[in-house]
Amino acid sequence: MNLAERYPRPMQDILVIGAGLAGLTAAQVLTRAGRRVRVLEAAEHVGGRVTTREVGGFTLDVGYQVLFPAYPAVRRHLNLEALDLVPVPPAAVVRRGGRAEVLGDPLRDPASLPGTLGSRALTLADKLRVARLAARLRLPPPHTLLVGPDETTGSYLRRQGFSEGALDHFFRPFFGGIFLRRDLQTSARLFRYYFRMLLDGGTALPRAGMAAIPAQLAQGLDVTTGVRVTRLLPHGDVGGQGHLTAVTSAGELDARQVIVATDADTAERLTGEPLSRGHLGSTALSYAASRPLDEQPRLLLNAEEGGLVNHAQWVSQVIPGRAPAGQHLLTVAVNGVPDLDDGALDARVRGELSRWYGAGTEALRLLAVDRIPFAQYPQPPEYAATLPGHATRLPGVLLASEATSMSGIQGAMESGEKAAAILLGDLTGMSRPRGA
Ligand SMILES: Cc1cc2nc3c(=O)[nH]c(=O)nc-3n(C[C@H](O)[C@H](O)[C@H](O)COP(=O)(O)OP(=O)(O)OC[C@H]3O[C@@H](n4cnc5c(N)ncnc54)[C@H](O)[C@@H]3O)c2cc1C
Repeated sequence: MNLAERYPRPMQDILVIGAGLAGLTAAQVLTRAGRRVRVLEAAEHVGGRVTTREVGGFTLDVGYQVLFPAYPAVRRHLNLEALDLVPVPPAAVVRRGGRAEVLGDPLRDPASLPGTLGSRALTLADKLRVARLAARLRLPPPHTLLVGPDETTGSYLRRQGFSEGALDHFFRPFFGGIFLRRDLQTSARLFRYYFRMLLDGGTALPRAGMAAIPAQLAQGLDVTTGVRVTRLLPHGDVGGQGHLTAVTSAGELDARQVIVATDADTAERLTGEPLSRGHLGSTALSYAASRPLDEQPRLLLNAEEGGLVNHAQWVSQVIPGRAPAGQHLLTVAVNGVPDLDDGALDARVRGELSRWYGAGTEALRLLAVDRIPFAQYPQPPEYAATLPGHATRLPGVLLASEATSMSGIQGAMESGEKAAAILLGDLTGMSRPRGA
């Protein structure tokens, strides 16, 4: 069916291109405000990078992902209760070969107290520095942590007095999982913001999979999947009497206003704006086991340098329903997309896991390898000074994308919210600071 059959009306009010979290949030805000909105999505599913699939009865998020429930945009737009969030234990386990040491916030995970006190992954002085940092970052409004002087996360942590051991054993792998790089070269402003989000709400997984997030946002929206927009052609004074034609893989569609909510590279092609910010990739290997090699539900951090594994989690220890009865699910996250085929990648990862679990790794069955060449964009110090706004050179076309904010769920959702606020002339929404 082409679009003319799907859309018999000659002119759409607002067209949103892309049904990732940015596009869906924009469409939700506009629809709730009474505007007529159509969403076109190139993939066969909504959610963009936030997606889940079933493999042999296992529920796999595509790439290791978690939700930070304290994200302000998440709290404004998602019904967290309906997502049936399962908290991920706030403590992590630092793995150095056969040695496993628990590190956690005893206030949020009392069971982690003895392990945390006894752990040699952090010195006593470093543990006290973590407590001091938490006390300091807990106080200001979270969005104010995104402003002020910037530097690398590594340099900020060293200025707080942390030892190189603390950086290597904890901060590199833990924040390597959030920023998809272990070098601690990400903006310290973002480090402070994410640290605060962790303090305020930890991390959680929707019981049914991360795809429950976009599924909830898509409720009540008019979304057509499997249609790729290839060009935007403005006609006349858009916003006055003019309009735009969207050329798509299923025909042409006219709209008065357009929100481009694709990935930055595609948005650059559609609008002519210089939006690409580079790519950080991620790879996830999912393994099935008929008995768990580890009873541990906490995040497992690889504190040894030079390997592929950044972190891993027995997801079925957190949410048993993610694996069929009697089965267990281990997800292993690798930063970047190594130039290795599945067999070679599996062999390398298994070799690293055997330093944790010995010969037990032979019982692991590889379920899936997900390679995501673009998971986030790099966010070095001062990256925010070069972020694009929402306006484009095409009249009547606005941008909604994490590329206008920060690379993550908060950035995507607040960007969609802001593009909608601009279209609605909503001053409160327009003036909301990043991260608020
Ligand atoms: C492995 C991984 C782990 C992550 N971990 C976290 C995390 O723990 N916490 C966090 O906050 N964030 C995390 N992120 C980042 C977060 O998922 C993204 O920042 C966010 O989903 C981006 O949303 P978006 O709407 O801006 O872009 P996208 O999700 O990229 O959505 C863009 C949409 O546009 C569609 N599209 C593209 N071109 C066209 C076209 N021509 N026509 C029509 N449609 C088109 C795409 O198919 C896609 O659906 C992670 C991402 C990955 C991949």
